[in-house]
Amino acid sequence: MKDIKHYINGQYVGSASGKLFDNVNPANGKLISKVHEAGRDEVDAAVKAAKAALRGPWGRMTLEERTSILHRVADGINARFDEFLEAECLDTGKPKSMASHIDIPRGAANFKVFADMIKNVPTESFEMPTPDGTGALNYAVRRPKGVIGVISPWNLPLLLMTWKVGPALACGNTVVVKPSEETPTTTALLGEVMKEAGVPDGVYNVVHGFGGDSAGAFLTEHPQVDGFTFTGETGTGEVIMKAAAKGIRDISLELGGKNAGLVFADCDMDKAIEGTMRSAFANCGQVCLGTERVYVERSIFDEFVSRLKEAAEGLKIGPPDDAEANLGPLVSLKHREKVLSYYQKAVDDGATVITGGGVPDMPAELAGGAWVQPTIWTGLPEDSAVITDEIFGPCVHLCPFDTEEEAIELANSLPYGLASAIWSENITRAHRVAGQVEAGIIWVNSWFLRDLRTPFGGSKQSGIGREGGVHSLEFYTEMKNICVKL
Ligand SMILES: NC(=O)c1ccc[n+]([C@@H]2O[C@H](COP(=O)([O-])OP(=O)(O)OC[C@H]3O[C@@H](n4cnc5c(N)ncnc54)[C@H](O)[C@@H]3O)[C@@H](O)[C@H]2O)c1
Ligand SMILES: O=C/C=C/C=C(\O)C(=O)O
Repeated sequence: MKDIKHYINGQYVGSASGKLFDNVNPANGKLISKVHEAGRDEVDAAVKAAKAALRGPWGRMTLEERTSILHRVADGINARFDEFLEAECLDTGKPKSMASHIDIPRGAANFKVFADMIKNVPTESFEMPTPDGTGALNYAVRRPKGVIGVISPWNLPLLLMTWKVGPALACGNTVVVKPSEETPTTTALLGEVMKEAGVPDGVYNVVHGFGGDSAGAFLTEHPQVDGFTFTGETGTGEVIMKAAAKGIRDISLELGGKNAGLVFADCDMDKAIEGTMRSAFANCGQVCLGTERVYVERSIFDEFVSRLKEAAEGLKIGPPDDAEANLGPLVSLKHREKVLSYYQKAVDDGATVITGGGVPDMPAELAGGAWVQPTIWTGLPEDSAVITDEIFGPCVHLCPFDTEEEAIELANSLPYGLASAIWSENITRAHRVAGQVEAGIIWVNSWFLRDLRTPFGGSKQSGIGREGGVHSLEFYTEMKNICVKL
């Protein structure tokens, strides 16, 4: 079992302190690998390497050269698809059926899409009159921001890390990545692919460790980092925002949510059930865009509850290698404790447990895994913590509503504003409701359909900024206007 080291200036290096932490397989609780924990020295070395690389070959490359290399990175991920798939599923426990269709393909796509976008998105120019009559020409150019600190979560490790690294590199920046301590492997493996693709040393750097008083905090405190892009919990986002304020560094924050699903009586019930199943249980409910609270028009409420119960009880719980499995474990026993505490809170607050609510019986070889039952509740008051807090597990509360106004008010009742899913075949109504739901990302009669050109991000306490399409270019570049007197 190979230790996982930092990737700094094109080399895998261990921590000077020799400190290591465990990387555990959440499907069975067994040790996968030991991981080096970065101290301030390793973070400083990574930032210095990234800063130096801006002035090296990377900073002198033409756009064509840089984007060709990023296409080679994408091709490199695809060439080693099975290695990335194995690593991601070992770290997360997620079914290979999901990671092979979502996580790994998006890891490659996130490089290709932004390599192409940076070549094709224009900037603006303006001719202006001047008193002497000769006029002037204004034109804008994009320049890299510099060294970008990338801090990523454990739920979609490769996808969410490359969602930031892809556009950051496409725009000519260099990066220092601090992946989640729960899921270090694919971020580490990407260093080999970067090297093979010809990414110059120091452009892509990885330091491993935890958050507060560890690698994450050392990175956000480092004065030579020019901007931060963070995906994670809202509380962590607040801490990172404070750290970035010292030295006035820009931030992009993609944070937590407690997204509402709205199911109207005029929906296509088959679509609504299929979509709600995915938005509640995909990735074991560990998707920030998922719906942990679903409001259903009263006239179809009982039918919806009964059909969702039947579908949830049809989920196949199992480890990544089980081709039939469509529900894996949670990412860790620690996270399972959090989810099970909400399962208990639901009972304490008077919920009706429609299905689940506990831990499934698993074969002996999996008994050490972070398994939980997919769970559906009804009957909770809207002020229950089960309704107001992000749980980030395979659970959903169903509540009836009577009017469109009531549904919108319920959806907007929390300080979060990340995503929502609206189910109605009346497209006029769907447009009307979508325009009033306070969320950054809204799906109508669908869920998690992703066009990478679109603005992606949360409002209210679910984030700051938008990434995706030109919005990523806005964040990862400094726009410069040049005015030439003619
Ligand atoms: N909005 C989105 O697009 C999006 C996407 C995925 C996940 N999320 C959110 O992420 C959360 C789950 O991921 P998580 O548990 O890894 O989140 P988390 O906030 O606990 O950790 C995220 C990352 O931040 C690091 N970190 C923690 N404290 C830090 C600190 N003080 N300074 C610097 N870095 C620190 C962690 O080590 C990890 O790498 C959920 O709330 C989910 O909603 C949001
Ligand atoms: O868990 C959150 C998922 C985020 C997904 C994306 O950022 C994406 O699809 O680009």
